[in-house]
Amino acid sequence: MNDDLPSEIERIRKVSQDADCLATEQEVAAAFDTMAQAITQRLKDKLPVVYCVMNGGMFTTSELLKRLDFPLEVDYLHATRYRRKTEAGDLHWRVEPEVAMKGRSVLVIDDILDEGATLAAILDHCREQGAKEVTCAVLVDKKHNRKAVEGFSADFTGLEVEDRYLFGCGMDYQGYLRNLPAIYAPQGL
Ligand SMILES: O=P(O)(O)OC[C@H]1O[C@H](OP(=O)(O)OP(=O)(O)O)[C@H](O)[C@@H]1O
Ligand code: HPA
Repeated sequence: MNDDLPSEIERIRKVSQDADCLATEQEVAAAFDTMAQAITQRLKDKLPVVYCVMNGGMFTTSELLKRLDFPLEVDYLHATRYRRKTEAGDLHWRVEPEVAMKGRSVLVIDDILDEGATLAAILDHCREQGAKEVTCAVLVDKKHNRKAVEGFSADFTGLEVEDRYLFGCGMDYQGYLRNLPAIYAPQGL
């Protein structure tokens, strides 16, 4: 963190102001509506446990939960490959889920499927723990051919977005800007 707070705030504001908007707040809201309908259709009679993947997944989890009108349990887990950086490293488990998933129908929610290694590892973990059915939802699937598992996609995807570094709707730029209600890409990335 820069010791000069005003200049750090200005730097982050400028990244946000200069960025390209790739999906507006209205487009994002419509995507959440559609995802929630599909999730309801599939899980409404299964008493699922919903796991939010922290930190990025909290925005999408919250937006989806508001739209899911059936009984479910909520928990969270924290596995990260990026740790505030814009390039990935090894998967690091910070917090494992507390609500047991053995025999349960599980829905894992995250903000983005980029290379997909994070989600693939989390889904494997859920299966290893004995979940009966494992599904996943992401707001964004990034369009490129670098997926960790070829052809890997989420069960519920909100938007397909071009191959640039993204922020907003839970996705961070150097730890910041997760709180923006639309999806952006910074200049030059
Ligand atoms: O598909 P991948 O290439 O594996 O990347 C996607 C993951 O990266 C981000 O998490 P990150 O590790 O940055 O942690 P964060 O949620 O705290 O931002 C994002 O929230 C996903 O969990
Ligand atoms: O494009 C991204 N933005 C923010 N976080 C991410 N984690 C993987 N890809 C991204």
